[in-house]
Amino acid sequence: MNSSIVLLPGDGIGPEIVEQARLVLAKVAERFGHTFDFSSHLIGGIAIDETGDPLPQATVDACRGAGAILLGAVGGPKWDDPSAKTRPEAGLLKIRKELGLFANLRPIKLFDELADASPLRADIVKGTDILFFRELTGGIYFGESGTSGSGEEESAYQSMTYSVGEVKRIVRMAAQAARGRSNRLTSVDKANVLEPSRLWRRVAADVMANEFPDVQYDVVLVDAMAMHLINRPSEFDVVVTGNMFGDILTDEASMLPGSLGMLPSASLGDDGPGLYEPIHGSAPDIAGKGIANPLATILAAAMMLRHSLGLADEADAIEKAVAAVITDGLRTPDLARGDQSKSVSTEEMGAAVVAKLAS
Ligand SMILES: NC(=O)c1ccc[n+]([C@@H]2O[C@H](COP(=O)([O-])OP(=O)(O)OC[C@H]3O[C@@H](n4cnc5c(N)ncnc54)[C@H](O)[C@@H]3O)[C@@H](O)[C@H]2O)c1
Ligand SMILES: CC(C)[C@H](C(=O)O)[C@@H](O)C(=O)O
Ligand SMILES: [Mg+2]
Repeated sequence: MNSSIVLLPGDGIGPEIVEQARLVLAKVAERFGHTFDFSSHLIGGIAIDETGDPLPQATVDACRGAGAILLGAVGGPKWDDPSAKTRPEAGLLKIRKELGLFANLRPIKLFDELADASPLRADIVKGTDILFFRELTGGIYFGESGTSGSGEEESAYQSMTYSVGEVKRIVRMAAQAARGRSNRLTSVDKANVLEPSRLWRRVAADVMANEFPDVQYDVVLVDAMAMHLINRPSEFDVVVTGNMFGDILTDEASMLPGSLGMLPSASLGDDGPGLYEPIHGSAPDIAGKGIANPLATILAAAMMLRHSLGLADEADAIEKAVAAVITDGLRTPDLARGDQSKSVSTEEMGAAVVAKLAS
């Protein structure tokens, strides 16, 4: 096992939540008799400030040599100037592309005790357990872009492309995952309007018919999916979709388990280290206040142990510890709807998970 873990804390709440995940990983290592070799590297706005580059080469080199990578978040108003040469987000897109991390797994799972943290009715969110496969290195995010003209004639464009190979590999990965779950896969596209979605729909249908005839398969248009997700979430099992649709639908889906601060993700390629991160961003509105929910990052660390380091028991232990602190009633402010008086801080939540792992 390559036990070297690269930490990319990044910006805003990134450093606060990655530190809690590091403490949890250190406790797991102690309990199970492992040693993790942590090193911290620059990405995002802080990397622009220190080196002029949102993804310095030293960070890429460290990531390539790592067993796995744990990222906090990048971005923030400080770097939002539209005329700036580069942006923090460019560093994140580049590391995903450089490492070939084409599959972004985003589990949307409700902890039963959090049904009251969701703004949706408890009877609707009950039973939510969806695994999104978001295509991560193609589509409109990586399409050709440009601007031209001036005044009223100024225009900008960004093209959306998907190739057969890109669609096949993500659909195969999602269908394999469906076999290990409830054997149902939903593909989400906009084939009534977009040419790349028509290719996506045709290729996905071929893959499913030829290679996964045993998996129950359906397709849903993305606008309708946005509605179905908050109306009948428990009917979905594995969902596969393109880069931008997956980005938007999973932030929407975070309201099922109650907060963006609960959702982890794994970005995987064919080989090499995986990158693990919460799905949320740098939360500039709460950065530095010590109140960010660290559980998404802690759950991302558990995914990292399971998928990249082959440590399933250790991952289970972290997930059980998270479930236990929720059962005990601990809530960071994002989860403490209506009753902020008893909410806990980022550090208190992290320490509670560590304490469960020690017991
Ligand atoms: N993977 C990433 O690094 C990533 C992901 C999304 C957004 N971003 C960047 O983050 C910056 C801010 O974006 P945004 O405000 O639209 O989205 P955001 O996800 O940072 O925040 C949206 C809302 O959710 C809350 N929130 C997010 N994470 C939370 C947590 N762990 N605990 C409690 N509350 C939490 C925030 O306080 C905010 O109200 C932007 O620069 C954006 O590009 C980065
Ligand atoms: C920050 C941004 C580039 C990123 C994305 O759109 O992929 C974020 O929203 C995410 O979901 O990880
Ligand atoms: Mg996003």
